[in-house]
Amino acid sequence: MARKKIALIGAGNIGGTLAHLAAQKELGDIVLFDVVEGVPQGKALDLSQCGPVEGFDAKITGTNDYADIAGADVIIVTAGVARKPGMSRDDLLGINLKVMKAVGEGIRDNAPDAFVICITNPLDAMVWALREFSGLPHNKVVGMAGVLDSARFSTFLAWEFGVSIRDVNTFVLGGHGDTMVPVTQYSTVNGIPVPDLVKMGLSTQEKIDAIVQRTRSGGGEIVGLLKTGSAFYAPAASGIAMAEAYLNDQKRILPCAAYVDGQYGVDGLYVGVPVMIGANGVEQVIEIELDAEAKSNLQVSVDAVKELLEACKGIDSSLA
Ligand SMILES: NC(=O)C1=CN([C@@H]2O[C@H](COP(=O)(O)OP(=O)(O)OC[C@H]3O[C@@H](n4cnc5c(N)ncnc54)[C@H](O)[C@@H]3O)[C@@H](O)[C@H]2O)C=CC1
Ligand SMILES: O=C([O-])CC(=O)C(=O)O
Repeated sequence: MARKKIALIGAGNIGGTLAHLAAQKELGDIVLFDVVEGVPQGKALDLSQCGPVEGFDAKITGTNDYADIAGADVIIVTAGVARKPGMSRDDLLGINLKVMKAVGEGIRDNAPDAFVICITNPLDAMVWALREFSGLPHNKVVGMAGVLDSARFSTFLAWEFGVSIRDVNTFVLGGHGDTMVPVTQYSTVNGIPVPDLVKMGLSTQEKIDAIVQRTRSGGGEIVGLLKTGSAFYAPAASGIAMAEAYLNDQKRILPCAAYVDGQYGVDGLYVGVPVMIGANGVEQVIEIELDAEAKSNLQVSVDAVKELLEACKGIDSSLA
């Protein structure tokens, strides 16, 4: 059986890390695409030379030509610009929307059967625009944010409770911005919900509230520390988890920016919800019962995403 093909659009910090992880896990042969000449080729060569040391079999190539992504099974998009301190993710909308147009058309013309995972910010608007520009089915285009945001929430909770990260499971729903919704009701330590752990005296509501807030501003915290760009290790690990769920038909339930049409009272937009990912892409949007506070916070987040979509339509009339 021929190896799978993974195309990575954007060979920057996340793109390079994605390539390394995909090679280490032998997910398939890898094509790194970027508009900058030399960078994808240089990174591909460097990563190929990890093979003998790390013992993986994967062909890694760099390119500036969309024709080379033909036949890709999975495409992960990180093309565009990352924010710097003082910027919000939404400040990237104008510049990255143009990038999504070029990338969407490149995918449409060269790899229309791929499962596409978008990572570029502002995520919920960019994955929507990428789907519009590519014309692929909604179940084959999904955004990565919830896996990362939940990983941050889980990390902080594991630290707070002093337990293994393996036993912590969390859900962060909504848009990938300041209005995201870490759902404590469905966040557990080996099945025990966080509110119950608070009742048991293992933490306090004030500490959990602070962790929720730290999760919401988790991306900005790292931007403030790095100063020259944003997080890339955990974002790449999160994108790879989603790619593996598709390639191995794992039927994983993951929080992702998926096309929601009807569930959660949302009409036809991309926002973070729990979904099942398997061989058919996004196979199901899972509608969980939310308490009143989470429900109203999700609505605020959905409204923020809607505003961004209006801004996209204002910039590019083909989206209106
Ligand atoms: N969804 C999420 O949870 C997260 C999203 N991000 C976002 O991911 C994106 C990428 O982040 P990094 O890899 O750190 O940035 P980076 O700046 O290191 O890499 C971006 C790459 O995109 C390339 N590029 C620009 N225009 C392009 C085009 N038209 N076609 C192909 N490639 C193009 C650049 O040359 C650069 O190599 C940013 O927008 C960032 O905000 C970052 C972290 C988490
Ligand atoms: O904060 C940023 O700009 C990058 C990002 O989306 C994240 O790390 O969550």
